[in-house]
Amino acid sequence: MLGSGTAVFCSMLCGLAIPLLIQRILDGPVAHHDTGGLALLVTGIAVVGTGEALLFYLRRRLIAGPSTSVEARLRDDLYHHLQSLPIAFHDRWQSGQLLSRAVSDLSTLRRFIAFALIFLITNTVVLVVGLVVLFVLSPTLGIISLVCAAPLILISTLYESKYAVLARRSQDQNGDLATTVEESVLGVRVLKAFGRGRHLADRFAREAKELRRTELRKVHTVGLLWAAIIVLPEFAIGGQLLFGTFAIVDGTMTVGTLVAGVAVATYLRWPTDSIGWLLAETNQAATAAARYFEVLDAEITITSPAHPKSLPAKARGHVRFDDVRFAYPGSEGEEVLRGINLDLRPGETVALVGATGSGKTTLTALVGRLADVTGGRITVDGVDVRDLDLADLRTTVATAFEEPVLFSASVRENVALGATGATEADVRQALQVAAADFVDDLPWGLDTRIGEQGLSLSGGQRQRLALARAVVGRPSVLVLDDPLSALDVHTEAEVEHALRSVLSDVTALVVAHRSSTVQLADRVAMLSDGKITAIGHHSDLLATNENYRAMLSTMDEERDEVVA
Ligand SMILES: Nc1ncnc2c1ncn2[C@@H]1O[C@H](COP(=O)(O)OP(=O)(O)OP(=O)(O)O)[C@@H](O)[C@H]1O
Repeated sequence: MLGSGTAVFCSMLCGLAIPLLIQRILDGPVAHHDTGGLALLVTGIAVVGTGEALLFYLRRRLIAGPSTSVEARLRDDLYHHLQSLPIAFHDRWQSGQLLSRAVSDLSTLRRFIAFALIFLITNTVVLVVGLVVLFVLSPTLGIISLVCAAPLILISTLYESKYAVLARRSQDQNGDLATTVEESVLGVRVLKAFGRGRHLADRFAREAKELRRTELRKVHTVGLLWAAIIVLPEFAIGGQLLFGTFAIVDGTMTVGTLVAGVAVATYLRWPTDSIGWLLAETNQAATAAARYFEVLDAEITITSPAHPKSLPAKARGHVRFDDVRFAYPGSEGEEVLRGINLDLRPGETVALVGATGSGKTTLTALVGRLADVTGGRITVDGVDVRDLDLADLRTTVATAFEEPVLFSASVRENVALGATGATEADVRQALQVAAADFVDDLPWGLDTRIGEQGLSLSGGQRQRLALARAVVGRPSVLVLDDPLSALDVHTEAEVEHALRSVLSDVTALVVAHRSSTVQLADRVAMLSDGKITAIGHHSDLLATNENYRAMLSTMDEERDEVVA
């Protein structure tokens, strides 16, 4: 950046030297009708002009590397930070806002570093040097230019406060627009099914119109500033010509000095005029940086402890919930879980049942520290999960979510995502355990691209791949949030079969919405009012607990309705 700034500064000095050479020609060969030194002076102009062009090229070459690498590193930091931020952060933030920060705000910053920052510094320096040259040529010419440049400060200050508000608004509106596009693409099936495409299209058009209005106001503001700035150098040139002509008539100034003074003032037009553009770019970059740091300064609340404890050498997967409490941030302390006590013995499968919204998903998120308990503690083999290194914890505890998310990648990559360093053999074994033998029938087997840009898979196939991903790292504890959700009766049997083999040698907590899932478990825990209100074998609970019977029959009714 220093090299690039120096190159641009030297190239501008070359530009400023040309008027001085012109002065020499006018006051020398022209005034004395002697062409003797003309060749040398003209060669000087050609050399200085070529130097100016080469240095300008050098500026671009030198700045391209640093500006793009700064952009890449900022983007990298943002991505890693986003990955480390807790789920609570992502619940609060629209993905379009994050997308616009990662893409357009960082491009704005790169443009600022590559162009605006360098020119902001060099143009200011050149303005000062130019004024000094003018003062040296003639103090009066210098004073005229200085007086004409002074209003710049006032105009720029007035403009800055107005433009900053517009720049922020426009960048935020860009983020909203990205969110709408993303939601309508992800939800295209729902929109089509309900014939609500028009509704979102109207919202998109409204937001696009608002953005356009802000952009027009930005252009209007910059236009006014630019007009005010452009007129100032013209006044300076007019004033110099007026004063200079009288001075030449009086014999106190040479023609060469006046021409050189006007040429310098003309050269200073770009550094002066560009201030409008530079201020606009600077404001946008400041807004982009503020938006970027809003995300980067968001605190990573779930981290590994400074001195993590390690699990016993032979991890058994004994999970205990001791008086576990949890309240979502922003819920003003209203607890979803109000003192959960649950003991999952090594190798045992416990099904968790409860009414909709009773907190089953919330409870499952706490084991792998996707969120931290707000009271009590969860231990794995006697160690509080908060005392374990996060990577260790997440190798020990694997989670499969209700919605089996697949990424735009091959089957192999999607499954291997479940464990660092998973080999081909691990992936194949995990697929076998999850009864995902359909993979062999895919056009390119394990290499078939799935996810958004690839082959569409059925609900049952997706669920089995999510299971394979959860078991590929051979965890000792498996947390499954409703692994049979969204399955039709035929695939349910297949996934159930897969689950039986998956669950045979791990400790598992399985959220169940169907009685068929409950029957996979050794014991069932019932969650209501934020507490475990009953726990026991399915058949015992069925025989002794009326609430449990009522809940199971509701679950099966709901399921029958879905099947019907
Ligand atoms: N990110 C969140 N922020 C604030 N409240 C939340 C959040 N997620 C869930 N809740 C609330 O916490 C409660 C428990 O939700 P949770 O998803 O754990 O229930 P659930 O038992 O899994 O429901 P379901 O059976 O419908 O899946 C609900 O009242 C829900 O509105």
